[in-house]
Amino acid sequence: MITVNHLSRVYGETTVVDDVSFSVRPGRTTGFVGANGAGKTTTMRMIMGVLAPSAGEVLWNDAPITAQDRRAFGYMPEERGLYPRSPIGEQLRYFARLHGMSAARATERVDELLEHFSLADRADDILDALSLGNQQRVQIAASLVHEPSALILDEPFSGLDPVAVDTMVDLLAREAADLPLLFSSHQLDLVERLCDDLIVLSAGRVVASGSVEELRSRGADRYRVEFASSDAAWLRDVRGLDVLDVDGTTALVDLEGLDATELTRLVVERAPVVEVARARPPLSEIFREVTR
Ligand SMILES: Nc1ncnc2c1ncn2[C@@H]1O[C@H](COP(=O)(O)OP(=O)(O)OP(=O)(O)O)[C@@H](O)[C@H]1O
Repeated sequence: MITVNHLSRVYGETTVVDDVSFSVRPGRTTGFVGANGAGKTTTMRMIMGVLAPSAGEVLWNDAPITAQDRRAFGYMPEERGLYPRSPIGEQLRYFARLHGMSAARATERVDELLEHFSLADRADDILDALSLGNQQRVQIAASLVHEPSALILDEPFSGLDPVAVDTMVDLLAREAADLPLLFSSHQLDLVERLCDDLIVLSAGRVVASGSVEELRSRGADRYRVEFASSDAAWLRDVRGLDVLDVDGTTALVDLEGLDATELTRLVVERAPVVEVARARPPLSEIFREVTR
């Protein structure tokens, strides 16, 4: 488990990471979201030891993290790290060897990864000859080549089309299912789909964190009511409800006094009902609320 404890980073007069604490647990895909400049990259760099914190510490399995611990991590930095004009198979073998793998094991591991990433026939191509999506796959492969103990990926999905994203997600699920995995992203729909846990950063501070489910259920007590045929607008006159939206036979309501059982009884008595269902707000809405 990676634990970040009261981490801060100051540049001159500006605190760009401000007393940030969170954990990334094994087997939990943890999304790190926040607007441009929120401090995600700076935090990830401090986790990786590329940048020294102004205050706070990083722990690995509850002990202060060492250089050796960090070497075992897989890291995909924002600036990426591969050589554009060198063949990808050779580069990946080189990284594996740098991590202390034997030549035979490095070859075996690289062949295996290229196969999984559908790049086996491109091993001798230079990075620049590949499409952006394939280059990104090679970057991820590089972070996985030494069978890492944890993964820190800075915007691994940026610039990818939805199909490429899906492939990448499958690959990570296969290769990194048991690892602590922290990845930053601006794509909230993707984060919602992919993550178990979430950390929301705003202006250098953690403004929300927890499991995606917890964060979504933290929203207001909201329900969707759908009638078989009658117009749902009459709900506006019911006390104890705040009607947020009406679309023909469907209404979205916040409970303000009534409980869910009372709501159900009340609507069923009045008109044929198709459904009364809890409506969890999408992550994008929660994000807007906590970062505003
Ligand atoms: N070397 C530096 N000197 C001064 N300020 C810096 C330095 N590096 C980063 N910053 C500032 O720190 C803040 C946080 O930047 P950071 O790159 O960590 O944000 P981010 O959340 O990763 O943003 P993005 O999503 O745009 O990558 C920004 O305001 C940035 O300008």
